[in-house]
Amino acid sequence: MRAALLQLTSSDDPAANLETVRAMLREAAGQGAGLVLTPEVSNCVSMDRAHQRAVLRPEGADPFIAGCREEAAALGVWLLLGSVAVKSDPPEERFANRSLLIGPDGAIMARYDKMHMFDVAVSETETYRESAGFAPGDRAVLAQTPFGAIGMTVCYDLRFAYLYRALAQAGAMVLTVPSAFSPGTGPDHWQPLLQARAIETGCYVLAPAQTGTHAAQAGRTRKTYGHSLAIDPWGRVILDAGTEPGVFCLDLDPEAVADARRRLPSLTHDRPVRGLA
Ligand SMILES: O=C(O)CNC(=O)[C@H](CS)NC(=O)CCC(=O)C(=O)O
Repeated sequence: MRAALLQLTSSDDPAANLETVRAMLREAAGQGAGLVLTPEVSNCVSMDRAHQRAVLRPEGADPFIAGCREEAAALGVWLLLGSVAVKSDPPEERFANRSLLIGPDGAIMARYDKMHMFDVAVSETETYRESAGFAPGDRAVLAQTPFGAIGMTVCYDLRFAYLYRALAQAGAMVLTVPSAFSPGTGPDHWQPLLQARAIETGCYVLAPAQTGTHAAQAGRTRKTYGHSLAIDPWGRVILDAGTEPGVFCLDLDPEAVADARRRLPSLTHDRPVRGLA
């Protein structure tokens, strides 16, 4: 199975972002991809809550999602919308940061709401309070596909190893980590964390990312780290997309998952943690 990671510099205009993603989906399908993955908040990168309230929609009424479903169906590809920002069901006023797996007929096959909120002061000038705008999800999601089960996660989830271990022990072959990683943490943490998750689980780790400088919002420029990565089940980097937007393909081999786990079966060697109480 060939997969394609789309590296994006999404703006705060969902209609413009839809046109970009549709064109890249066609390019990915033209290169033989049967599975295409997009980064976190593909539909809208914005830190301006009023703007988000004006342009974002509930999942069922979102033209960005509808357009992506239509394009996936026209091309017959699986599409992981890494995440989209959507309005939640009332009375929750915050948005959901939702990962959607779309089948080759355009149907939504699975949905996962990001569980861990990035409430972090990376430095004095770089602070985030994701939980002010987004309501966290409360359940992990493993999506079944003909090419293996996908453990769906988003960005900051990456730092919570037990989520990935649980997904792998439940049968995941691929772990997805669509992201908009911060420039303050990316250079030191992004690649080693992704490699660690692959090494610990014997899964492919696919991490499509936002990159570059996004449209200024509420007087703040938002930058993201880029470097969409694919890691094989032995922990080797098999794709690094650098910092320019684009379509980046790789091939998935289910045998590589079985091989890695035969050579290093640590996923079956858990011991209960006792003695701390
Ligand atoms: O706010 C949005 O539009 C969507 N959400 C994000 O971009 C989130 C929260 S700001 N970003 C991350 O989780 C980065 C994590 C990270 O960089 C790290 O763990 O070091």
